[in-house]
Amino acid sequence: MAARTALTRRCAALTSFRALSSPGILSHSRHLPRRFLATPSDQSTDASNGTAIVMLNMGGPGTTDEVGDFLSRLFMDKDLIPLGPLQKYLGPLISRRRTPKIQHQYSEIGGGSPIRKWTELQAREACNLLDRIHPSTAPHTPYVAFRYANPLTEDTVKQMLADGVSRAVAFTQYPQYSCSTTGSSLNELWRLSKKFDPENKIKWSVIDRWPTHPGLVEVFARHIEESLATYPAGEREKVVLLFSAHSLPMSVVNRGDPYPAEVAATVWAVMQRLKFSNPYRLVWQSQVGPSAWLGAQTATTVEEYIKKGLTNLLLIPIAFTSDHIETLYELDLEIIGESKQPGIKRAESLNGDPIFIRALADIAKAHLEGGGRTSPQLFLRCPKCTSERCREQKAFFRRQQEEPTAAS
Ligand SMILES: C=CC1=C(C)c2cc3[nH]c(cc4nc(cc5[nH]c(cc1n2)c(C)c5CCC(=O)O)C(CCC(=O)O)=C4C)c(C)c3C=C
Ligand code: FES
Ligand SMILES: [Fe+2]
Repeated sequence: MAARTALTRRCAALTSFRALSSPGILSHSRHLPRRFLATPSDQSTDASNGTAIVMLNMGGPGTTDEVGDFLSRLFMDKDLIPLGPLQKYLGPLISRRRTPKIQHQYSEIGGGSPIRKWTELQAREACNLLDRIHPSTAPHTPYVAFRYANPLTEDTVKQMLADGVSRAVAFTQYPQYSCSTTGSSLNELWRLSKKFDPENKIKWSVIDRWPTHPGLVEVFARHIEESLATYPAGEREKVVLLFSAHSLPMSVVNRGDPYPAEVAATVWAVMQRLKFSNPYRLVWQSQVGPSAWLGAQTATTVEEYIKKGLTNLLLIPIAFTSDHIETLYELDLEIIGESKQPGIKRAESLNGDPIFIRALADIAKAHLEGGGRTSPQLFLRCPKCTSERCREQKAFFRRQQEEPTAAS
């Protein structure tokens, strides 16, 4: 891309990102990720010696047939949607009623969520790179652990035990921490470890957030610059940048969830990198149900700005690193498509961008270099948290860095 080439000149501090962003370096695959690569004969294993890198994310249905199960798991998750003592009945009921609508949305974006494809690629390429830039903890074996879709966290943990893994890094793929996303995945990991690994054969550490990592900031900034380059020169600097993140219910915000502040930190860092070249706002999308959610809403903001005569708007998904229903359906089809304004566009998601892969490898390297210590921030509960699951999860991950493993 011409814009990308021109813009690389800007950031001398990020030479290493540039140097490693050529496809040649990233396409070199030394070891084969057993969790998800092709045929059983491909499945090399020496995970028992090195370090498992476990990408945590929510996942998405691969086909429209999987939407029902996906929603059912999602509505049964007390850390995401607490429905009280009747959750066991209400969860499946709500998900059954919601399934046709969401199936339609997935059918409109090609029949399924691309999140598995992207996460597998990101995990594989980041591990290949890590082997080269941090050989002392190699081989780094990629695993994917999704909360609501295949490959489910339970299957991945079982596979890791079967592979003889003794050291693992739980690497959240949500750059900003929320107890409803990363927190939920960690609660699930704690539960599964208790159930399937009572002897603590696997020693875990956690990368729990990375909202302002320079590589993350760089790749967002470049995608914005590439989109801005598609506007006529005279209009470019007036384009309003609308950073859009998945919203949170106000009950979660008021419990003291760190996510809104961390999303804002990412936005600020990206704007700093762009030298505040354009006016911008942080807005919130994908509210579900009748309760109060954090605003301003993305869809309403677009409508109001159009009414105010602002028709050059660039939407930037800032809290999720791969494409998914919120970008491909909600932003592209519902908001941008229906606006019928050629000046309303979206910046590309990070997906397989080599600069992003390099950032992932860099984050893991820094974590391993520092002795694989979990950040103290993970151990601080929300001021209004009353969840025993959170308490036990944090105690579990704290013990992980204090106790020797069964294997050691
Ligand atoms: C950082 C991202 C996300 C946060 C924070 C988040 C919080 C959150 N979500 C719900 C309810 C639903 N989310 C749903 C889908 C969904 N959520 C995210 C991201 C975050 N959610 C994504 C990327 C997706 C789509 C997955 C994909 O297609 O790949 C859904 C299901 C869809 C629907 O029924 O509308 C629900 C429900 C809550 C309640 C919440 C905070 C507490
Ligand atoms: S809800 Fe945030 S720590 Fe429990
Ligand atoms: Fe969500």
